Amino acid sequence: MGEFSNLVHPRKNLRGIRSTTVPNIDGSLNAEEEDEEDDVVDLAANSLLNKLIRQSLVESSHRVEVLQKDPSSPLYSVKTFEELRLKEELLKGIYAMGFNRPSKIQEMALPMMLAHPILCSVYTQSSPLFHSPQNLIAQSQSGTGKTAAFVLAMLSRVNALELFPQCLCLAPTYELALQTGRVVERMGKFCVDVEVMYAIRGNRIPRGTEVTKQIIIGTPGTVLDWCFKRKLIDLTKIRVFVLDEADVMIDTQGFSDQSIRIQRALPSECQMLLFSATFEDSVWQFAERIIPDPNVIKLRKEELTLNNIRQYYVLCENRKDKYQALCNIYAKMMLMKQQKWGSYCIVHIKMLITQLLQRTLVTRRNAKWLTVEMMQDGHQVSLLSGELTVEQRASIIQRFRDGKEKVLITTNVCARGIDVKQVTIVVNFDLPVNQSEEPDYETYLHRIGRTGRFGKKGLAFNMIEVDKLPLLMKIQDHFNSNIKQLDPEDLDEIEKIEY
Ligand SMILES: Nc1ncnc2c1ncn2[C@@H]1O[C@H](COP(=O)(O)OP(=O)(O)OP(=O)(O)O)[C@@H](O)[C@H]1O
Repeated sequence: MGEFSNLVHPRKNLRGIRSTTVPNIDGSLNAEEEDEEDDVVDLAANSLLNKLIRQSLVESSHRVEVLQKDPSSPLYSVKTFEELRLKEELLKGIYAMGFNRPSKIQEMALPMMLAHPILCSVYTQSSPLFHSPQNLIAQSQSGTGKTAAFVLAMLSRVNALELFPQCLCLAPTYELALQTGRVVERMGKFCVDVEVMYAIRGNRIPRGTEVTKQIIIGTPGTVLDWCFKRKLIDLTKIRVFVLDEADVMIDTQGFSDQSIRIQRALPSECQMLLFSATFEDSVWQFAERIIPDPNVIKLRKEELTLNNIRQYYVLCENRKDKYQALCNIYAKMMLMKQQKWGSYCIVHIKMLITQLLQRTLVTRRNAKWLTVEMMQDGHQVSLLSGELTVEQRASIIQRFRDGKEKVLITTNVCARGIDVKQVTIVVNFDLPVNQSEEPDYETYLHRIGRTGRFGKKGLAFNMIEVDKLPLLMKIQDHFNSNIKQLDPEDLDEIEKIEY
């Protein structure tokens, strides 16, 4: 092994979402059906899901933290695409896609990525001086324009007159590779003679074929095969290497070894760009170790707070009790909204009922039971859980966002990855506890934080059994917030809820 052999990179035992038989929609569960737990988050699937449900830009309210390795290189942000001095055909492509100005991550990343290669004082055998573009590790939340940023970088560096692969982008899944390729094709619409090729399963190219397409988008396994077995790609000629969803690529067993093997074969003057929506510190440090002298951009997450979220708890004996309390509250909230807005108004309360989680991983069975109960009572409900395909989940979420269903019941594996704005009420059927039966504060925060986004008011109801009250009090103390008891039978009390 080369210089990476001593690197121990953070490997999580991430498995794909387990496939099980799809439960029956009428609520019956096949006798042989195990009580599967939705307990594995498929990061790559969540990335794709977020892409499918987020068709427009998410304006990032995050502060930017930029760390540059080369203090002499001028880092600046731009406010318009014109300031980037992009090729005319690229500006036409950007405007044809409806982009008016760069997003925050694009403002920061594009000047660095497009900066003319800086003169390096490092001497190499082949020539006394060589020009190396600036490498970048960039993190920005989902939907803020990362894909468009690195696609512009690739299209800016490719030479249409040279008919061989010059840019290589790795993605964790077949679907994400296709999604990114579509962005390249749309953005490069006016770049005559620049073409994309997909190194993904099913694209069978005979060994030794001459590949004349300049931009290769693929998954690591297939790309490895094309480079080292079929000799279709000469890695020494690659000018731009992109690792998209880099945290997934580095953090998932298999992908990281494949990605490193490819990265190690690239020439030193190749520009290396790593992009991700999230980076755990361990992954970040690993990335900085494999990418030479990178600039770094982190869009700091706004601190999730509970200040603008009114929280209540309801003491319940059992699951049925919780359900009754839920229906009372939901019916009352709907009525209040209609009284306030008049019956003509199509009112829907977006209620995300999260079956909270962790060790008491609420199984799919509970979510299913709750869905059926609410449907039988005439509520418009949809259920999101792990056995659905990413496309099915995206469709359910889109329907929820369009108000076709008023209540979305989700188990953890889905709720954790998705980011459905406009949720105004979150109902917790169980409190999140960790392995030692103590409150899982982070999960509680992220679940409740699904509502009350960007300063809007939100409501959270916790359905708890009496013996769980001490846990709730710990959560209340931890967040220094006030979680008021609510009697679901006392509808006047519910009416007083300012909402
Ligand atoms: N500057 C821009 N102006 C307007 N829309 C944009 C801009 N940049 C990207 N978009 C659009 O915003 C959406 C999200 O962009 P993109 O997919 O690049 O984000 P992302 O950060 O890569 O998301 P993810 O983390 O899910 O991969 C896309 O529909 C894209 O077309």
